[in-house]
Amino acid sequence: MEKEKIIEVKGLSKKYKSIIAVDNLDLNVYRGDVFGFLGPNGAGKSTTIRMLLSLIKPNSGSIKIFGLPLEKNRIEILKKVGAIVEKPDFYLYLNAYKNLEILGKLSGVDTSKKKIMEMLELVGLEKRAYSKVKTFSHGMKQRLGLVQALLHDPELIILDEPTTGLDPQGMKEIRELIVYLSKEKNKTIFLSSHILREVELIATRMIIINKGKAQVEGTVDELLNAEILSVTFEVDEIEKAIDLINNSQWKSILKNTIKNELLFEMKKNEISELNKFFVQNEINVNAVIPVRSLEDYFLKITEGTGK
Ligand SMILES: Nc1ncnc2c1ncn2[C@@H]1O[C@H](COP(=O)(O)OP(=O)(O)OP(=O)(O)O)[C@@H](O)[C@H]1O
Repeated sequence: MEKEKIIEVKGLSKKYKSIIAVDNLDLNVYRGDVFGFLGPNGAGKSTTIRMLLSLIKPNSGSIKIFGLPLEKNRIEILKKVGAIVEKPDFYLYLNAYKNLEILGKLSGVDTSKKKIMEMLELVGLEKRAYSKVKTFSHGMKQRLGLVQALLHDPELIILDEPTTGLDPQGMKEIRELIVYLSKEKNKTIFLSSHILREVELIATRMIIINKGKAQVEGTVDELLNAEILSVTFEVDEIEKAIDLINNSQWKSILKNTIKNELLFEMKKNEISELNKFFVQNEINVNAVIPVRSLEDYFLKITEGTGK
């Protein structure tokens, strides 16, 4: 049986005057996914998210969330969605606890002390509950923003670049929190990012978009395992190595040679075999440098599009 679709987008397009920000986009997010929505700056991620949250209207295409058309069921759907888009806004001169209490009351959710402290604990801010938000680091504000998005216990959590501006430790904390929400709390998570590495570490499925169009979509395992790597072998005796390869089963995957380097295109599990082949034939391998095609591809589409 096919898993339940939590988000189903078909033929979605959005134009801003002459700019086509989102161009005939299809995507499916299934229950339990940590869905990575990847693309360089300006690819159309925020525009898509704004349409998913019904903040702006598409020019064409359809969006279903929880199986219902968004346009006609906006309120019902959004009750079950938590989101951080842009920087979360807080009352800087009030403490974290008070901020959550006010926000919780505004959206009519449980604002008991127990609940608020539980939520603060979830993101490791319990000890700072009574500190003014003004004194919080960027990372702490991001985590508090996440709590705000989680207060009404949504089924679907949409995060637009939640780690922007965080240091590696801060990024790691947010990643761990996302994994926790997915695994322990059974949330479905839609996560946008312009950093491939960040997404592939935690996502189950992902899509890469560029100029508003989908480029690649699939499970992260599929995309990474099926991937052909470009692998450079640096050897000591290049002429001998080329001869050897040209008279072997490896001939067809040798793509180039430069100085004392041989460039192959191969799958990850073939690397150690080829290495063994060199060693058995008394060629010393000084370095093996793999470049992943997805990484390479992502860098290519990212180049020159940054802000
Ligand atoms: N309100 C707007 N008016 C005009 N053009 C816009 C508007 N919002 C976005 N755009 C343009 O639409 C395109 C997609 O922008 P969008 O913000 O959706 O991309 P993004 O992938 O979220 O990028 P970033 O990571 O930089 O936020 C860009 O060319 C952008 O300049």
